[in-house]
Amino acid sequence: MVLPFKHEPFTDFKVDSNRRDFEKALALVEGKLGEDYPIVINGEKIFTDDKLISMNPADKEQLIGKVSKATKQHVDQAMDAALEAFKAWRKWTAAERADLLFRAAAIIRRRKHEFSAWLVYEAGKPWDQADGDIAEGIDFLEYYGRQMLELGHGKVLNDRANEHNAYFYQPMGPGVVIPPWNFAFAIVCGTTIAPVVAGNPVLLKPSENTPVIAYKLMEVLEEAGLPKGVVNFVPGDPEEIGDYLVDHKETRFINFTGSRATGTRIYERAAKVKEGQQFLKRVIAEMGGKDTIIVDNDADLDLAAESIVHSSFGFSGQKCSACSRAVIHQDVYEEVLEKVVSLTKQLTVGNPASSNVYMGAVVNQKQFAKIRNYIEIGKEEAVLVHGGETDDTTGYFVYPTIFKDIDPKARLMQEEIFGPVVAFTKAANFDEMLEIANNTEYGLTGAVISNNREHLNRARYDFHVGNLYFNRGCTAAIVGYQPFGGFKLSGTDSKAGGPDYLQHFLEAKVVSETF
Ligand SMILES: NC(=O)c1ccc[n+]([C@@H]2O[C@H](COP(=O)([O-])OP(=O)(O)OC[C@H]3O[C@@H](n4cnc5c(N)ncnc54)[C@H](O)[C@@H]3O)[C@@H](O)[C@H]2O)c1
Ligand SMILES: N[C@@H](CCC=O)C(=O)O
Repeated sequence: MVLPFKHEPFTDFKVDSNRRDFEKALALVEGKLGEDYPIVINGEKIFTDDKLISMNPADKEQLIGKVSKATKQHVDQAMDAALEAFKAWRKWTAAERADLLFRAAAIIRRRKHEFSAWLVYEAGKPWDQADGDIAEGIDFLEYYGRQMLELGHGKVLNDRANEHNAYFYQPMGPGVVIPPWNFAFAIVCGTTIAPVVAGNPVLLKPSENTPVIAYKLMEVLEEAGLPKGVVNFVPGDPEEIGDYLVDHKETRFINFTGSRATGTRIYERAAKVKEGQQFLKRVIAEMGGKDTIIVDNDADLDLAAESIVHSSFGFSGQKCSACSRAVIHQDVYEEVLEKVVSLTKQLTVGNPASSNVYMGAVVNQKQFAKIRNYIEIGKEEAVLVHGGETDDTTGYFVYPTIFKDIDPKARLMQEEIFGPVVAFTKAANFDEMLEIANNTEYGLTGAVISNNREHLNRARYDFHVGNLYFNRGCTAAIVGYQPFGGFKLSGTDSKAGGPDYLQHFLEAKVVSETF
């Protein structure tokens, strides 16, 4: 019997033995750094001379691994393998496919710290963030397995005399999975195994920033018994193979998570029907955010400050859900700001491979330069009250940064920064707070800290985001508890980790028999 879904518990790093176990895992992974990783097509491991070079963002000299780059020819071979694998994979029962996911979850759970340690080295994740990322990957496997078991029964229809009607779901065919680097295990895992458990083979193109941890998922799936050709691993340069994967006439769907610029490009290209293509491509595009926390005048101000700090600076603000806008009632503005600055002063920044710091480095030189540029823009647009320092001598470190008194229409309040930068603005009443919260083209997450029931009820319907939180921060959605996906230009609102997610990768079929 399959037990009811419960999310994977997080590791408590205040416990000595947990810290020691994590340090052992870091040492184990350190001993494996610098290896070569292949492309995987139809189960065959292919090494090429041209490599993606993955480095530790907190230590620019430390090589994490070298991953062979796929070319357009590899994409064609991978698509052929996926089409061939589809013939058998589509006939596996829902229960057989779900079991495979449950086995994969068990393999990862047994080596959880080791997987987290890879994230520490390759994505620069602090320990708790790495642990949460791996836990979320396990959750996706456990949750989507159970969802497929339910969907495997189809839905009940009405019958008339001498008539039987059946409604069931079937897979579509091969698709392409294009994840980002910031949840380098969880999102890679979730966006890959959802279409797969639904019966579709995929071509997985990991982010060029974090290809090694993505390869670790391939190892797990192989160990769990996934047939050859069902997941084909095609790491590569997005400029070389990105459009090619999307445009391919056999690509049935694109499961994308990443920036608005890439997502809208994919959406547009996928709409074009190619010669010989006999279907419309489905696009799932989960994109960026510009997320706001509202603090009302009757709110618990300590809770407000903690929520802002954790949501803005957790994983250095490199989450689509991160708070980058704090909209505060004028009566409590100064007090909340003071509390936020005071909590922020206690945050530690450093190399998470050396110690259990609150914030590590940001992912690469490009992102470091982009955030530094926004800090300069902020100095023009607002008043810097804390932070603003950056240091790229050994790794890409950006210190937590707070601006105040910003115009709600300023660039810092409108554009996704994806770094540890939060801007404060003051509002006279709740109407104005909601108006500011809604004044961007994004609609991903938001939070309201308030004890006013009428205000909370209004926000429920008038704060236009896919994931709205009351009296907590705006990050850290949990699979099966807070399905995740955004409105407006934050995406197609697919609600990853939710009850409707697998339908994106299934066709519903009706068979009506008269007898
Ligand atoms: N809404 C969500 O659920 C969610 C979750 C995580 C991250 N994000 C967003 O992701 C972004 C950060 O991730 P990123 O920097 O990896 O984003 P990105 O758009 O640069 O890259 C995402 C993926 O797209 C690939 N890619 C780039 N150009 C491509 C092309 N022309 N064709 C096909 N694929 C291409 C990349 O190689 C990568 O695998 C942020 O905007 C963040 O808000 C959103
Ligand atoms: N699902 C994550 C965000 C994913 C994007 O980066 C959260 O809820 O914080």
